[in-house]
Amino acid sequence: MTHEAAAVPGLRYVADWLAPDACAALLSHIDAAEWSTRLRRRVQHYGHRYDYGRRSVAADPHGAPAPPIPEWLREHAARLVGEGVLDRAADQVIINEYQPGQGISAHVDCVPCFGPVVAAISLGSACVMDFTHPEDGTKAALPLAPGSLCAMTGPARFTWRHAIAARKSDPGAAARIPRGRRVSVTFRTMADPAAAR
Ligand SMILES: O=C(O)CCC(=O)C(=O)O
Ligand SMILES: [Fe+2]
Repeated sequence: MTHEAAAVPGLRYVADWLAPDACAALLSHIDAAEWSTRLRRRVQHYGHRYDYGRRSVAADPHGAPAPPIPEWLREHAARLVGEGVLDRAADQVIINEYQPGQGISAHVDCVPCFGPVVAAISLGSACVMDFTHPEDGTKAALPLAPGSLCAMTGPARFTWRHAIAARKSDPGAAARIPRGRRVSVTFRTMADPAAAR
C-alpha cells in the first residue's frame, strides 16, 4: 500500500489548493445552503441531480430539478478550467458531508453520465481515500488534506474504484488520526454535452 498519488495512473493531488480562509468561506456558503438527507450522509447537488438508485442524471419528471451552480462554486469551477484540470466549466457539482464514521462505498463515478475528469476539493477534516484496481486488486491509499484538490482522470477516473471507509479514524505515520467532519466538493462535466446547460 502506498501513499503516492502516482501509484494510481491519472490521479492528481494538489495539497493546499485552497488556503484556510478560502476553505472557511466556501464551507460557510455550503452550510448556508440546503442539504439533502436522502442518503446516510448529507449531500447537495447542483446543475444536475444524480440519481444514485437509477445511476442516472436524467431528470426525474416527478422531482424538483437541481438548483443551478451558485456563484460561490462557479469561481472555483472557473479556476479548475484556468488550471487545465477540467476542459470546460463543470456543469454538475456534488457536495458530500461525512461525519466521523461515515464513508462512501467503492465506486467508479457514472461513466455514461459524466466526463473524463472528476475533481474534488476537501474541506474540514482530513481523511484517507482508498483506490482499488478492480482486476488485480492493487490498492493505494491517498490521504486527503483539507484544502487539497484530488483530480481523477484516465484510469483513476474510469478503471480504479475509489472509496472512503466508514470509520472514525485513519492510519497515520505515527498513530491513528481521528476524523472530524469532512465536506467534499466534487466537480464534473456532463458526458452528453446536449444535457449540459
Ligand atoms: O468525498 C470525496 O472526496 C469523494 C466523493 C465521491 O467519490 C463522489 O461524490 O463520487
Ligand atoms: Fe466518486
